[in-house]
Amino acid sequence: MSELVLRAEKLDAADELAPLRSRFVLDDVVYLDGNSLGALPANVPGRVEDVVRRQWGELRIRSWDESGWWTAPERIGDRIAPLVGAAPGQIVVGDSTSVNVFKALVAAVRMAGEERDEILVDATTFPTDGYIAESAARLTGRRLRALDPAEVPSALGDRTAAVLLNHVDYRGGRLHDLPALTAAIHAAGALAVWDLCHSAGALPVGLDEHGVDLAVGCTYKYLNGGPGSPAYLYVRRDLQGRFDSPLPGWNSHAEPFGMSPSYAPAPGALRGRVGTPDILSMLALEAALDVWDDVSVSSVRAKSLALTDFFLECVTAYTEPGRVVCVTPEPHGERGSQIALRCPDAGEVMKRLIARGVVGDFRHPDILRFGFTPLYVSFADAERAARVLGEVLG
Ligand SMILES: Cc1ncc(COP(=O)(O)O)c(C=O)c1O
Ligand SMILES: Nc1ccccc1C(=O)C[C@H](N)C(=O)O
Repeated sequence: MSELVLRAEKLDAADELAPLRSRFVLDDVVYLDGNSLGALPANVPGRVEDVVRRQWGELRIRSWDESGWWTAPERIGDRIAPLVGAAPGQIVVGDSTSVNVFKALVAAVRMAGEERDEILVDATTFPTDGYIAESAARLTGRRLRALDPAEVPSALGDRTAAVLLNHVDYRGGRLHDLPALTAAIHAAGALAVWDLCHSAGALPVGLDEHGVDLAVGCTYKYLNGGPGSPAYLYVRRDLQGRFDSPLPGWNSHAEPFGMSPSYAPAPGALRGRVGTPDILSMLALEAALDVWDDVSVSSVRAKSLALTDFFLECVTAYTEPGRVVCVTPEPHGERGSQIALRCPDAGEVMKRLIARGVVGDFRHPDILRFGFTPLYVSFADAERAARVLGEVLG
């Protein structure tokens, strides 16, 4: 047996998170795509069955109160809060990430004031954020400037209204310096809006600690909420009174059932709600979050770094030098929970990997992406993935 296989065995035996794998429905596929769609937590089907058959089927309309449907967005927001370093009362769950980017960015620009006429956006962003930022800029009459996050500090000025950044880059897996960039944005008098899609549930975020203004994220990746599970919006407590939603639906009204023709915003994070929540997806997410009850994000982060370090070591051992190039930064402080390898025939290579039971994904034009969800990925998985990659490339 190779030295790396033995090392993987030892690392798995010493891994205190290893038992968590049994909380998920998995097979013998090496699943390294939890940064796109997290695996199914084993308790979710039973909960969804109960929500459909009993809460909907039997209680029907009574469930809005009796099953806690109406308050689910803020209740589940409070379950996500500790995972992203937020005190309760600042997160609501609902809508897609794209919609929440829109709410957050327009609200940030409105808070920044008339004289600030520029929005900065991460040029390397997952495309939806860029598209929405462009529309938000047009609607609010601001100029949009797309730049690399590293260029943000020097681009900030007294015209900057808001900056929309990704905590971890979806393609290369670079972790951006949220504390330093937020501080720089604040020093310029602007607001920081962070997209946490690729960091929440994988590493500590520290929203409150670092004074982030607004944040959004999805729940179907490292939070394992399921396909299309609703996203969330964080509004820092002391900004909530000034949060002027561009989508002030009736669910964000101070008195939704007053059915008043005039709008009055609800207090607190509830202002981030829009319309009727998608209860089935939302309650599947709530069940999925049970997985985290006794798990700390710092232990998840420690395992994530150990897994990605070990995977890189195995890739180096099993592949011809230069056949793939790692584009994810080596320093731990700059790495999310995925490894991106560049190779010219990445699309074909990923197809062959999937056929051999190693599931990652391909990102245009030449990136092999491997996501490591520490709750259910083992060191043996990392070794096998690298070994099969070496064979497929061979
Ligand atoms: C950084 C980032 N933002 C946004 C999204 C998508 O947003 P939505 O939930 O609207 O599909 C993704 C991936 O789907 C993403 O990786
Ligand atoms: N929501 C999806 C639906 C279908 C297929 C992929 C996604 C993703 O989430 C892609 C992911 N955001 C990415 O970083 O590539």
